[in-house]
Amino acid sequence: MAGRRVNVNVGVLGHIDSGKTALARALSTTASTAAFDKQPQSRERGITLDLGFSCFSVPLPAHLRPAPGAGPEPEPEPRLQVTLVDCPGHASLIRTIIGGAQIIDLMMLVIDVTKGMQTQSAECLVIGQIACQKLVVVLNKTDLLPEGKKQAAIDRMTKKMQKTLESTKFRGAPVIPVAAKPGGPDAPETEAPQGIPELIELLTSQISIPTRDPSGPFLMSVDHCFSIKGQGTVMTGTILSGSVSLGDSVEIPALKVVRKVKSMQMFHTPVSSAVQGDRLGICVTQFDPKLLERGLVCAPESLHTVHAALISVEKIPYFRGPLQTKAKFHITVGHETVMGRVMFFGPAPDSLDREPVLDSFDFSREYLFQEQYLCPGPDPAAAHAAKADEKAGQVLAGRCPQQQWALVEFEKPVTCPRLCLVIGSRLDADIHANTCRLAFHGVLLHGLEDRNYAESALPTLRVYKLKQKHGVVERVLDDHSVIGRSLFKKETNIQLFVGLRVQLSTGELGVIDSAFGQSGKFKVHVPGGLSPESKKILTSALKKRGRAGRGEAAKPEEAERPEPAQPVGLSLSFKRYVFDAHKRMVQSP
Ligand SMILES: Nc1nc2c(ncn2[C@@H]2O[C@H](COP(=O)(O)OP(=O)(O)OP(=O)(O)O)[C@@H](O)[C@H]2O)c(=O)[nH]1
Ligand SMILES: [Mg+2]
Repeated sequence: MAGRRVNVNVGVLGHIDSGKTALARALSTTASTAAFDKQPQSRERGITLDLGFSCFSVPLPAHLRPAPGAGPEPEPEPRLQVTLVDCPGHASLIRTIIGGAQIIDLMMLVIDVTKGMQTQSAECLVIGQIACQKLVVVLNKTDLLPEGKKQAAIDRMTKKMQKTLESTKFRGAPVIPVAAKPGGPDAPETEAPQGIPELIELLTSQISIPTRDPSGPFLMSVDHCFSIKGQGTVMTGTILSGSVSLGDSVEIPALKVVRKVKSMQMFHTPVSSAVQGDRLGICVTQFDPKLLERGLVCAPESLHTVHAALISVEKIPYFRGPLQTKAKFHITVGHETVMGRVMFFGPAPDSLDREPVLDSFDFSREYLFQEQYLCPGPDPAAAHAAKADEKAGQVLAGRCPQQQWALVEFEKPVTCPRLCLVIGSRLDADIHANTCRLAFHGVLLHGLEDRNYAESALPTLRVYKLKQKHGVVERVLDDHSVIGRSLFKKETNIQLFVGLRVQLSTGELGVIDSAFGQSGKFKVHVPGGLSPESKKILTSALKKRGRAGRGEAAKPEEAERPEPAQPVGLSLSFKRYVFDAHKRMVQSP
């Protein structure tokens, strides 16, 4: 086999026109020429790919070489292949990045040095924080800075960027100036890029290769597909998880077909197997390549198609405004983006502090419905949310749970791997408005595959709303019973509430016993009996009321009827499960 190569994937992201494509081109050419100078055979550039993918290689840096004696005999001249994933315009950018989330080992954030951070640079930074571990900031177009003030301007922008990164997980990441295409589009091709060898050196020193995991189901993101007469159809792409070997059966879920792997190539060299992170060309028995531009290929039946999903949710702090239950978002799940409607919920109040669980959803627990996502800290949206939830009778007392979830109902089914990344965004928002379109991210914990999930699965999801009803005692029947009113409407079926506990504002506990008459009144049994104190309050208050209200003739005076001195309230707290078809009321503590 030819010299060993290690592949890493570097995302090139940034605001529109910051020079991402120019940079990818400059990197590829410079690196190849340099390599060409030293060793002609290394000019080979790996698989040539669709637009947006390019690559270059450099000698494998010392920090990535296995320690002497470890593993098989080291190759004489091992190389590091850097695959650049040049991300295009908006919506597709998000898809590309999420698609490549598991394989982008490092992100280059390209900033136009004359403009600084722009709306999409911020969005890229957000995506980077969700999907990547490492970052290099590239200040491009330094040729546009006035000659005498160049260094000062670069220093200023470098400081600014360092400050921006301070509040992110990329704190302290390197910032480097370049000019990928000095002179811009009209400059002659002979105009050499500036700062590229330094950037290559920096990238090489920053790159680390994450542990690739060959276990787990095979999944590959395909970026190019073509047929070779007499041989079959070739798909090129990057392995996102698992491994693949010659003779394996693979599924193309979008086409619902299974094909056999006839041959495979990495860097133009035949191979018999490949693992996560590898860039690969895979030849299978014939199918029409036009049907699959980009997409997924996987181990048969390893992906699932879901109509709704339970996901863990974290709000993206830069997103302005609240995340409201029932709102619609663009939901990117694995490699697809569809519209979805969300319902937020959190842990029951007694398990607010449970550690987040990011690999499963526990149906045996109870959860509290939320009108919206709850934000910690003095966020105006949080205050707003607290109010809305207070109205709904929720009782978190301003505390923010450790983990929140959402039920997402998709407008059309999506095919995705298990536990894949989910990003909710508002891609329809004005791209010129200076706001972050990315709203939340999370992990798909449980997919609902049944088309009739609303009947088959949702009733097992125990999300409840806490309800409170308030009424008053109308009169005392005897030491152990009172008549209440104003708790229910006339048409309420009080039978449903029989047996639920109510609290009297005088302290006694009562139990709803039966309806009383037809007007929504009800009888309450007070097992412990009314205290003499309460009886006094009730009878004196009610006497006054009785006197003033006596006889229909008294009606004109009604406006002057004295309010009961001290009305005695009745309150009822209960849970109602959002997906309970019978709308049962269940006593809450
Ligand atoms: N002066 C100058 N112009 C540059 C430089 N790099 C790129 N440009 C010009 O900036 C424009 C945009 O460059 P691209 O590389 O297409 O930018 P991009 O970020 O890939 O753009 P999108 O993919 O559309 O988001 C082109 O006209 C380039 O010629 C540079 O270093 N200096
Ligand atoms: Mg571009």
